[in-house]
Amino acid sequence: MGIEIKICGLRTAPTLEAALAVGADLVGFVHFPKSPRHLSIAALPALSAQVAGRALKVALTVDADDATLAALVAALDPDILQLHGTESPARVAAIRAAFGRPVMKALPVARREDLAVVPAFAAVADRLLFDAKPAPDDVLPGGNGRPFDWRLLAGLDVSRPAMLSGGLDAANVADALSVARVDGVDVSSGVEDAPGVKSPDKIRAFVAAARSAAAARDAAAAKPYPLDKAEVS
Ligand SMILES: O=C(O)c1ccccc1N[C@@H]1O[C@H](COP(=O)(O)O)[C@@H](O)[C@H]1O
Repeated sequence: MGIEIKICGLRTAPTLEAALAVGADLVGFVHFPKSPRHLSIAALPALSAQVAGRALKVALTVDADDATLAALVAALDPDILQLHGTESPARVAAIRAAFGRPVMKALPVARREDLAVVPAFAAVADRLLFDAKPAPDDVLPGGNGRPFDWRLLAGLDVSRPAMLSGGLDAANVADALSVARVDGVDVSSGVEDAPGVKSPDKIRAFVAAARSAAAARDAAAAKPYPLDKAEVS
């Protein structure tokens, strides 16, 4: 089954190269001025050219209007639009139709009740991303480096590819994958030395840890159920 790995909030050519070289499946670019990972529209074409088909390009926005999304699509040519704000299911469907790109909707999670919206968003989005719900005084709706209780996702049937984010790092991604049955993991703060400053070493460590945890998960799933001695005698 494997795992999809997304490194988000990349801002420089060397750190993007580190993510691509280690085999990140998705690379994310943030266009949200309040974020320390914010990239201007003008910065995007060069990063887009650097990716050159080696990973899926994800454009992250927060309650962006159509003009901003159009500029982003023109500058980055993203493979996926990540909507990380308070976009409604109707807005998600409208963006998907207007821009003709797959959409990943981020859903903030703190309690089981937060998952009640899953069917409505699964009906209109191509992918879902479960992220920690921000605290009331957080400036950012994501990218806060804070995990949530992954057990809330255990047994959840999403009917769409689902990623997990929120405070993941090389040290906890194996635990997260042993609890939450997701198709992918997404990290930003956990591969940084400071907000907005990605660490190539931490990117490599995260990808290695996630791949190894996914392999262990797959091996455990493939193991035949041990036959009881009484059944074989
Ligand atoms: O990274 C940001 O600055 C950001 C800003 C606004 C919305 C989302 C943002 N990041 C996304 O949040 C999750 C979790 O990040 P972290 O690993 O906890 O730092 C991830 O999807 C980031 O792409």
